[in-house]
Amino acid sequence: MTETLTIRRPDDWHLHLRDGDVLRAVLPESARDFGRAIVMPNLVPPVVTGDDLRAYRDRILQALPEGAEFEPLMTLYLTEDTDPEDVAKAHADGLVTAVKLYPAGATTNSASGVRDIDRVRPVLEKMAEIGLPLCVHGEVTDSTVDIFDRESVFIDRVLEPLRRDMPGLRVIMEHVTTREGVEYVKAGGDDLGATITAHHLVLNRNHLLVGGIRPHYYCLPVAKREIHRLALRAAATSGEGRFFLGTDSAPHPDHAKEAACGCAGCFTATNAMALLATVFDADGALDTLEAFTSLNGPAFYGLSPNEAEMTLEKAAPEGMPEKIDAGEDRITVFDPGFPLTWRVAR
Ligand SMILES: NC(=O)N[C@@H](CC(=O)O)C(=O)O
Ligand SMILES: [Zn+2]
Ligand SMILES: [Zn+2]
Repeated sequence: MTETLTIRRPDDWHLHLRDGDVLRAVLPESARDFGRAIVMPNLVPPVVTGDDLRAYRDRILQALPEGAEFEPLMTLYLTEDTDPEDVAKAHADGLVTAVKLYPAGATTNSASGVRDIDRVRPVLEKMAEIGLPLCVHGEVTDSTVDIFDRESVFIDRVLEPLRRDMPGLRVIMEHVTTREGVEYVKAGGDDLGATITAHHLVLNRNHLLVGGIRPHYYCLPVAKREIHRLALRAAATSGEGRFFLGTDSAPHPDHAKEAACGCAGCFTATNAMALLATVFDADGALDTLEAFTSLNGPAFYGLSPNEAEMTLEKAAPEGMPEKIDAGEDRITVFDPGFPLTWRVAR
């Protein structure tokens, strides 16, 4: 008999859905397995006002396949011009679930992000007051800091001072990639959480660079040394409430990835749950998969877990596409480089 595992329907606490043809192509991939997702606002131009947010949410809802059980949880892109009152109004209207901090220049479409954290202080104070969490892309952009150190330097230079100054602010360290990040989150209070991607549980920097450069393994924050990957695996499989799944599934067309200057992002929406079940099983941790994918995230955000359930079965996935079509473009589905041993029962 096939071994199975039934868990509450998972959520994705960090997702890029983009817009237009790409939105229509990738949304069904997430809506199939996830009940809710925190939708990142780094469109071109970014989602900066309550009006932008409402319009983007409407476009997502329109692109949803018939009968899909999926709720987009929207985020505002924090800029130095963000108006605290506009944020408070979007919150009062039930439109916004979190605000996203991109240090200017840190990652894809982050040019409008924050250069001087002091300039967004009034917004952060308002968020602390109304209980609206801050999602953080935690990397410094200082060109003198090595790219592999940018997360740990961010913790010391930006995150720790920020949290000390804003005691009531709930913060999520998005896509944590280092042992230092994991330790920082563990040592924090209940107002600190972290998302972990599926791909950072299986990639270290050798996978990215040895034997030829693998553009589909390039994402930000970049995959680090093996000790960091192991720290992430231990955190994800620990069941600890501070760590939860944010796939950071980030579609880019193949021509933009397989290029002399390739874009950062791994597209994992299609197989994230099969990959996670495979990984948790390999670590003898299937009993904590539900906490990581379906319970810890809602608890941190003050929401209930999904009522619906998902059943996984220990068998090779069938019909998993290598690529999906988006208009004229093709998007490569993340290939971990080893066979998946679990799949979502359909
Ligand atoms: N993770 C990535 O490598 N890319 C993301 C941006 C981000 O989450 O930093 C994207 O929007 O493409
Ligand atoms: Zn990011
Ligand atoms: Zn992201």
